[in-house]
Amino acid sequence: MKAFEATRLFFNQAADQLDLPEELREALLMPDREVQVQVTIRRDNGKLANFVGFRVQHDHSRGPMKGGLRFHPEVDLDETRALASLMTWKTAVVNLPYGGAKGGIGVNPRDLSVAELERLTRAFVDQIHDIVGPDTDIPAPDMGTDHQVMSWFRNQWEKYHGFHPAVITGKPVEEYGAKGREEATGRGVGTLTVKLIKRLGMKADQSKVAIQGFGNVGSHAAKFLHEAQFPIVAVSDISGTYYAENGLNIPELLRHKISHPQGLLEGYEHAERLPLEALLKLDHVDVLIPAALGGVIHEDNVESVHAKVIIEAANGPVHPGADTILHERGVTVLPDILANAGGVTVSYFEWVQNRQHYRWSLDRVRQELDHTMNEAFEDVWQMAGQHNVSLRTAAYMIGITRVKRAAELAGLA
Ligand SMILES: NC(=O)C1=CN([C@@H]2O[C@H](COP(=O)(O)OP(=O)(O)OC[C@H]3O[C@@H](n4cnc5c(N)ncnc54)[C@H](O)[C@@H]3O)[C@@H](O)[C@H]2O)C=CC1
Ligand SMILES: O=C(O)CCC(=O)C(=O)O
Repeated sequence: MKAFEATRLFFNQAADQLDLPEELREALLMPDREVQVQVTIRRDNGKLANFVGFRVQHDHSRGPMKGGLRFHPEVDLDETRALASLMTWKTAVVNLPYGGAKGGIGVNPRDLSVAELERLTRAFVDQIHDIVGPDTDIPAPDMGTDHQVMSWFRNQWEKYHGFHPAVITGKPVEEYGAKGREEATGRGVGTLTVKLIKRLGMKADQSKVAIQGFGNVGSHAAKFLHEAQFPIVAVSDISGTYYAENGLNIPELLRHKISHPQGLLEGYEHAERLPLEALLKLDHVDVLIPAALGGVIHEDNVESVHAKVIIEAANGPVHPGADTILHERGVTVLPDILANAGGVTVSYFEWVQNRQHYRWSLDRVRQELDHTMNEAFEDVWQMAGQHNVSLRTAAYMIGITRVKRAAELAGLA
């Protein structure tokens, strides 16, 4: 199943609960604008290379559109459309004054030199600079991009439009970036995992965790949960799965990551090495945290997933068919549009600081992030209880209701 079809199914489950008329469903689901551009660079060897870039602006009823930039070989229009729509519901669930967008380039950034990556980013900005801006559409990091890419993006955009650091978030802290943005998604995932486990009557130190993906989100979630006393028995990245029955040494893994090429765990020797796909199927794992790609838990592998709780740190990691089976089995799934909203929340704080030419302390960022995440969790938990629906359907119901209300107030729906 294609990514956008999957988000449409989730949307419709909530729309059914809300008795939303068909014409309104289409109006809310259809993206405002989809842009596909050619991105051509000269490689270091002198040859030309062509890539395809996308920016999908899904909905602006609640404010300027917001969403990350992904550099990954699987980026295409359908996936970008799905991710853009997730941003619309996500910003609404955590009640930020934003709409949703997403963009990216179909490229493996690991195949490019740093200079080529910079040329690629700048060439992409040349193609889309007139449709993004601090009051229209504000990009940020996602898979395969980081604060350096954000810095190149801003610099190139300002060549056309002049100084305005609020055009993009997730910038380096020394260049108008917010303290705490880098850790924010992982911290939000950690905060809500702690809350959910407690709510379900489970104990942190007896809840074994497995995390798929040890990039920005996975590594910060691991750090947070390790400090909260959870035994993290497995983590994976593209180099494989690393497993220790009684808990991995997370500080050592984090040190290994920062001191090894491309931030990979390759060569880490103080854990059992398992194949990549083993992580999802481990026995005796209580909490599974997919923090890499979408669509990794589907109808063909869901039977071998043993965790009681799944925290969607990644966007769209569970397919609708698998989601229904998990719900019937009593597995609690904390949905992406709530679980990973910490990143966009601190992006909002960064944007606010940029616009006010003021800097918040890390303590303030963390405090406000924790407050926002906790409040959104309570809203979703209560909605799920009231309507006897999954946390995912409850989160969509809240997101859709808020977007619909804004569209109605503006006279658009
Ligand atoms: N960066 C952010 O602030 C946010 C990210 N997300 C989502 O979180 C997920 C991860 O994003 P980031 O951590 O930023 O990306 P990243 O590029 O920093 O890290 C991705 C990680 O996934 C690993 N990976 C890739 N394919 C894998 C596979 N098949 N099996 C196991 N590991 C694999 C990579 O080796 C890397 O460790 C994505 O779905 C993204 O959309 C969601 C909200 C915000
Ligand atoms: O920080 C942001 O603005 C967007 C983050 C993002 O792309 C996401 O939440 O999936």
